[in-house]
Amino acid sequence: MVQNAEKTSFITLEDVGKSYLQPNGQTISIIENINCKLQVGEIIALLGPSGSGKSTLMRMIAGLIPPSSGKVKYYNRQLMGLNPGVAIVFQNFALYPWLTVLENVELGLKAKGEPKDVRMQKALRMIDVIGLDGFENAYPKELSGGMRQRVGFARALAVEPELLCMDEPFSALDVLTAENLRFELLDLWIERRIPTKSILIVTHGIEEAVTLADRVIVLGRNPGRIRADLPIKLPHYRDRKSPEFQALVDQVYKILTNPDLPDLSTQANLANATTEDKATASQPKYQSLPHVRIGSVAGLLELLEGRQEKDIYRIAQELLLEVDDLLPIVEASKVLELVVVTEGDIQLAAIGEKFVKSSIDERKDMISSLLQRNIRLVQQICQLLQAKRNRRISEELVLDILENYFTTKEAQRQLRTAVDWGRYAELFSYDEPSGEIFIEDNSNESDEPQ
Ligand SMILES: Nc1ncnc2c1ncn2[C@@H]1O[C@H](COP(=O)(O)OP(=O)(O)OP(=O)(O)O)[C@@H](O)[C@H]1O
Repeated sequence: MVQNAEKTSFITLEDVGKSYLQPNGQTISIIENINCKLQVGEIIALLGPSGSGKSTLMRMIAGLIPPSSGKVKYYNRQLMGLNPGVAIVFQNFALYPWLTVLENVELGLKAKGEPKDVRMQKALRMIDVIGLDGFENAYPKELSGGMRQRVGFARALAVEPELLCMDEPFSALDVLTAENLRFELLDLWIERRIPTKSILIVTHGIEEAVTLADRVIVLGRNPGRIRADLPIKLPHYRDRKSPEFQALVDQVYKILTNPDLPDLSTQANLANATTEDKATASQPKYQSLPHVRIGSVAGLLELLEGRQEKDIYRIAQELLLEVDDLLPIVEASKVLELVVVTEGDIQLAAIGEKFVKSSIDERKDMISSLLQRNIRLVQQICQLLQAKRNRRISEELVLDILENYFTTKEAQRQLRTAVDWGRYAELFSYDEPSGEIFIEDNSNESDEPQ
């Protein structure tokens, strides 16, 4: 179906952006300048690191939230509310516990105003297609996770959407159930047993994207933007061990591990990016710190010591690590300049080599200088502490600054990470109950009661 389908675009995104007003009155841009067309006959995977705006983009396509700038068009008409051609399958199933399977599946049809007999007929058909036959009168709590997600699929498909949107539909399921459901869905799509023209799947999984999709759109972060739009031309069903499959996974890894590239919306652009482009790409005031512990960074460096294999994807495979587990650690090692990452390969930098051979105290000293040299937020905290006579600052002061650049939630996570790293390096301490960051006063006998 996919190969022969007529390539008609039915959803178009024109310069789409989304921003939110922060509690401090600042506006934060989540997504900027998204231009793309969704075509009939495609499975499209939306891939990107956490916080790159995948769900936000999907919600705008579905018309659940409006863009702050630009347009989402459905057949050349700007969306002004819910997209009539879209149904969504959510990560956590989003079923009504007090309704039976049949009633849950009928919900969307009811909202569309279908008469009772048509509702029942369409719902029963989809229940059958999706493998829930015999469970029509069961309640969600009586079903396993996999069965509940089948209800989610049946409910979305019963309304015969042109675009089936799925927001990490398999991530709440165990590995085996997820794999079964993934392939059953692919079967239904290939055999044209589901009434949908295209599928958009939001995922963190590179392998999942390359297994299912005809096109992988890779989003970058801060703000979310399209970094690559890759066609996946391998016929279904794909052999994950084949060199072609692995080359594609590798290619996506390379894109994800090169976070400093300027906005690039196509593979061609990516290939054409010059070193100069990369150098002149605007640097944000604060890097986005990956949320990992220094201990994990140390663990990765130790693994890299004396290792022949440099390819990040193969290292992840060898260690049975998911991309989401490994990439933030790679990113943290990279911002600290302990490793060098080029084209999906990673190796210890000279300082990284030295780090792995050092004692705990030496490592702390090294991290301390690396943080002060490379991490803007840690530099900022240290400067603020030095400026205060009592060497104490409230975390709220830092959060207020950060909220000019990150969402409230992300500002908190950034601060937490910077504080963890600073504490590891013994640059400063943190008092949880008062929310104060401070430098220990080593001559504090005078603070003791006399
Ligand atoms: N209603 C909102 N108000 C403020 N910020 C929001 C809102 N919704 C999302 N965000 C922020 O927008 C950014 C993108 O969120 P989104 O959930 O779209 O990313 P994602 O790529 O789907 O992330 P994940 O993979 O972790 O689910 C995040 O920083 C998030 O905190």
